[in-house]
Amino acid sequence: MPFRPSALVRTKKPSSSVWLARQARDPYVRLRSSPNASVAAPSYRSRSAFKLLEMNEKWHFLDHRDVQVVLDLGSAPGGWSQVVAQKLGWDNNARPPRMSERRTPYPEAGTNWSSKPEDFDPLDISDLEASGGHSGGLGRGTIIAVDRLHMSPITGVQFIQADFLEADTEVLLRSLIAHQAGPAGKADVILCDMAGNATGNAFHDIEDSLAICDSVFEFTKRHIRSAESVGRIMGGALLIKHFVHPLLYLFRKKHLEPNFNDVRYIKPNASRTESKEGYFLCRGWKGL
Ligand SMILES: C[S@@+](CC[C@H](N)C(=O)[O-])C[C@H]1O[C@@H](n2cnc3c(N)ncnc32)[C@H](O)[C@@H]1O
Repeated sequence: MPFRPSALVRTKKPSSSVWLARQARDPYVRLRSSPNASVAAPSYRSRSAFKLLEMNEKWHFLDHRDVQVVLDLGSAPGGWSQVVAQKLGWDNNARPPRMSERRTPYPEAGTNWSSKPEDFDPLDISDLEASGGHSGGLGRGTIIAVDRLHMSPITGVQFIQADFLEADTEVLLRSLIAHQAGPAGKADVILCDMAGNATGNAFHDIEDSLAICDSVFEFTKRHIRSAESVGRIMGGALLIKHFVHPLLYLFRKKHLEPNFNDVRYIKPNASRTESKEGYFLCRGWKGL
């Protein structure tokens, strides 16, 4: 059969027209892609960034000066990491450090440390300090982001491309947190926006959400600062996305409420009404 280029030209399906129309109406999508984005109204890589901004505006879990170590689990494409970097004083609209100032760059997005340990020593922080890293200069604190997908670099954010559910990833995270926050190092805030690929099969999506929540909670037990050690009743915070379902409500009752001083369910305005997602904001880790 002769080659017909026209056969490659797809017509727009009705579903994509619906999607395009929804995007055009969506105020958060318009804000995100505004060509007038400036220092005052920066553009974000994801619509999700507005959810985090909105939740933090009300509950201020990122705003305290004692917040020094923040983990962003399921970070790509990077909207939440951008927000955290701004909150910790990393100005991503400012000129990024020149390569000559960054004797070794921040861990680059796309690097899988567990498979290429010779490329970067996560325990060597001399270059972060040299480039105005966590010890002052451009911003404060340590921000560590993890995703199994690639994420382009953000000033002030160390990115690990890895599957959070793999045991090796926790080993790597532990060494990064411990070294940069001191030997007894723990995270001040753990953010989790991870989601499996939605299948449309509610049973499967709930299972996925439960697996992620269980795993993040186990991790949190080992790596979060307690309210007592922070010296603030709401110190040590976990924000975790979940699929709204009675089983996740049981998860909250069983694991979150007994272990945090304050637990609340949030559905941000920026989260689409038809989406089944919600967030648990848990503040004040009691320490086990
Ligand atoms: C909703 S997106 C996060 C958006 C992000 N908060 C932002 O503002 O740009 C969910 C992310 O979770 C990641 N993810 C899901 N399961 C993961 C896993 N087991 N390990 C690492 N990342 C995972 C996905 O690759 C995806 O990038």
